[in-house]
Amino acid sequence: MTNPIPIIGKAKGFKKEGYDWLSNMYECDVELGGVIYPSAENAFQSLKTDDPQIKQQFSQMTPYNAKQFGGRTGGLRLPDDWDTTRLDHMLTVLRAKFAQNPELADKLLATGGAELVEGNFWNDTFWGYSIQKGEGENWLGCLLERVRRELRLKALLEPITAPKLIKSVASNMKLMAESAPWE
Ligand SMILES: Nc1nc(O)c(N)c(N[C@@H]2O[C@H](COP(=O)(O)O)[C@@H](O)[C@H]2O)n1
Repeated sequence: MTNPIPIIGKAKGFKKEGYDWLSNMYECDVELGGVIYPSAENAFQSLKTDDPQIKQQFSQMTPYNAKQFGGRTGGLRLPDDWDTTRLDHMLTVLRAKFAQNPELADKLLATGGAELVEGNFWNDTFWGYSIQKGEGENWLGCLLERVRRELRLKALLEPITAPKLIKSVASNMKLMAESAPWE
């Protein structure tokens, strides 16, 4: 019997498996505290500072440059409580990304109950799953799944319209076909 729960990203990473939009490096506007960032990565890295000028700088960089500038070698002093607050910050950023980009929210919902794993080749065992090491806490994947649950709940509580109903039945049928245990 095949695994009834599909896994996205664990084998080759989000990008190579056709889910680049799940990566924080994916380019889409994310507004946070009145500043528009070109990706979730820029928004996340900007939370490492309270300085409005540096936040502006973060909004003008590429996602990879933002990651570097906010990283240990970028020269930015991390907030003292960063290690205990970074998961909450990431959740804030992911909520903003999917709330502000409805087409991405639809795609996230269409992943149904799939496990989302940020498989990576850069040995990140905190945010993702290191493919080389064969281990990882995968916090990014866990938070993406959490945002998906929140979106699903929100959709359940909204008044239903015929096009929405058709879309949700179609995406459930797609998921069932992908995970068919009788194959
Ligand atoms: N797509 C991608 N490419 C890389 O080279 C990466 N290192 C990451 N990881 C992302 O980095 C963010 C967290 O970085 P810090 O904890 O601030 O160092 C997070 O968005 C990871 O997904 N991604």
